[in-house]
Amino acid sequence: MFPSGKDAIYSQAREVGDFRFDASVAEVFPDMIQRSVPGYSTIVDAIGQLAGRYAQPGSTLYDLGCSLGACTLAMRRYIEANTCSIVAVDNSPAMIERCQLHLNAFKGDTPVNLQLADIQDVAIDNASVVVMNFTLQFIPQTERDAIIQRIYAGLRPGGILILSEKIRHDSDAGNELLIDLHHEFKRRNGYSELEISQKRTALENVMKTDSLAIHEARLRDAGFSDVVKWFQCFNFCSLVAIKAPSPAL
Ligand SMILES: C[S@@+](CC[C@H](N)C(=O)[O-])C[C@H]1O[C@@H](n2cnc3c(N)ncnc32)[C@H](O)[C@@H]1O
Ligand SMILES: O=C(O)C(=O)C[C@]1(C(=O)O)C=C[C@@H](O)C=C1
Repeated sequence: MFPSGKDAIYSQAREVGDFRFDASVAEVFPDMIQRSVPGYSTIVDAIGQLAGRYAQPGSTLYDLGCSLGACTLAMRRYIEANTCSIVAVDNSPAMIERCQLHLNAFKGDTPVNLQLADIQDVAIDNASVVVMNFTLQFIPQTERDAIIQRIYAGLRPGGILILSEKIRHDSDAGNELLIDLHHEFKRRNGYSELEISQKRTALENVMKTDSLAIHEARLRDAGFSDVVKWFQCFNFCSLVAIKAPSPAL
């Protein structure tokens, strides 16, 4: 079908530049994310389940920062065929190219509109489910409020945003503990000390983490009536933010 390899990107000592979602990352991405994010498969499957529960007939589901389409495929598995459509967006050409191959390989009846675009330029409209699975963390912190507000405005009443993020714990000691536990998770998945430290350096300038409290406040300030943390393992968590349903007439 299409080659997808083992992540050895940081296995040799080298000058480490900023992390980018380029062709070399896209090629090994399934292995990289599985070995780097605790609970990744559980999260993706639950996103499919949540989509099945909250998708509204005639609405659009969005997968923002879709990478190779894991969440799009999970949503398509769980939503009733032909009642909705999915818009999947990423600004990495290498990811979009491979994502299209994945979508072709796993056929489904729900139409998927795959877009090479910046999330900032994508209109959110008539949405019932919006997914940002480890994507907001790569967007400059100054732009995060506006994106969440735009998503809220584009959701139908009763719609949801699923937001998964790597988070920073409020206390220094607690934060170090969660980072240590995450690094141990990576070691157990076969990453060396060199790989762990070079990847950390590469992410430093491009992935700025917020605390859970900041995420929750941002979602509530945007208007979400309920924010439910449904998953956390170490410094990785996932939230469901619910837009209140319209009151019965
Ligand atoms: C950690 S990956 C997301 C993983 C994916 N959601 C999944 O569940 O497998 C982050 C993705 O967001 C994309 N991305 C980052 N900033 C973006 C932006 N401003 N607009 C669109 N995509 C963006 C990256 O290219 C990358 O593919
Ligand atoms: O590898 C790490 O340390 C991470 O923070 C994991 C993380 C993420 O959270 O998105 C970072 C970049 C890659 O896309 C895969 C996973």
